[in-house]
Amino acid sequence: MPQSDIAMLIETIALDMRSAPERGVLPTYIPPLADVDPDKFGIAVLEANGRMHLTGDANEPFSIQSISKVYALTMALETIGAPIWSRVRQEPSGNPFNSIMQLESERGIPRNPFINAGALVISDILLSHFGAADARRAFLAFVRSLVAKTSGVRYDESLARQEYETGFRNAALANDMRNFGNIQNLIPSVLRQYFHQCAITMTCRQLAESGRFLMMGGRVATETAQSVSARTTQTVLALMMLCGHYDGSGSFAVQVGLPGKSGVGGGILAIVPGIASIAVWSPGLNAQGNSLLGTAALTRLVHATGWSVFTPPRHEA
Ligand SMILES: NC(=O)CC[C@H](N)C(=O)O
Repeated sequence: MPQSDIAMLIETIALDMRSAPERGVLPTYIPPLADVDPDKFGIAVLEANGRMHLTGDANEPFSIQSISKVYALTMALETIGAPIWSRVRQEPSGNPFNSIMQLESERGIPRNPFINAGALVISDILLSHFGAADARRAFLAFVRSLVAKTSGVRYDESLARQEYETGFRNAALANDMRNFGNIQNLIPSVLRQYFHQCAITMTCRQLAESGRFLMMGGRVATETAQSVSARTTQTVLALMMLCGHYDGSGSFAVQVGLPGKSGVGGGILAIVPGIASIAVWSPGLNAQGNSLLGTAALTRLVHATGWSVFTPPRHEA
C-alpha cells in the first residue's frame, strides 16, 4: 500500500475515533490508570521498509501493562528455551486474564504465558536466570534494545509500587502456584519483578518499533541489539494470536485477524508478519480488559489494507 495512503488512512481513523461516543471504561483496580485522560488516542504504523506513520498521541508515553508479557516470554525463550513449557502451557484459556479458578483446577500450571498466572511464572523464570539483583535491569535493557530512541522507556516506580500494594489477586495467583511447586523464588520478589515489567512506559512509536523483530522474523531495529531466533518469533506470534486478548482472543482474531497483545493501559501491539508493526493506544477498555477503540481502529485499518493474516495475498494477473 502506498505510504501516503497509510498516512491518510490512520488520520481518518484517528479523527473518527476522537468523536466516538463509546470509549470503554478505565481500569480502577490499578489506581494511577483510573486517572488517565480517556480521550487520548494514538496510532503508530512501522512498515517493513522502515517508514513510520504516526497520528494523534503517538508520541506520548503510557503504561504498557500486559504488552510487557511479549518481551518477557521472548526473553525466557531466548535464555531458557523449551523447558519453560513444563511450567506453562500454550493453550488459550477462555477465562479472564486474572482468573484463579482454572489455575486451581489445573494444579498450578497456567494455560499460557499471556494470562497473569503464566506471566508470573515467566517472571519467576527470569528471576532465577538473572538473579534477584539483575533481573529488573536485564528486562528493561532488553526492551530498550528494541527501540531506536529509549528516552521515556522506563519503569514507572510509583505505579509499580501502587500495584504491589493493591494487587491482591496477583499475590493469590503467585501463592497458589508456589503451593503447587510452580514458583521457585520468594513471592514478594516475583510480584515486584512482574509489576515492574507491567509498569514500563512507552509511546506508540516505541511500541511499534519494539515489534520490529516480530514483523521481521527476529531481526531487531538497532544495530547493537542481538537478534531473536526465528523459532522464538513464531512461537510468540502464535501465542499472541491465540491468547493475546485473553477471553477476547477469538473475537479479536475474527475482527482484526492479526497476532496482537493488549494491556489494561489501553495499548495494543499488533503484527502483520513481513509487512508492518502497529501500536494503538486508547485507555478505555471493553469487558475483557482490551482497548475498545484500539480494537475498533485496528479493525478499520486491517479492513482497508487487507492486512489480516487470513486474507489471501493479491496475485498480479
Ligand atoms: N491485562 C493486563 O494488562 C493486566 C496487567 C496488570 N498489571 C495486572 O496484573 O493485573
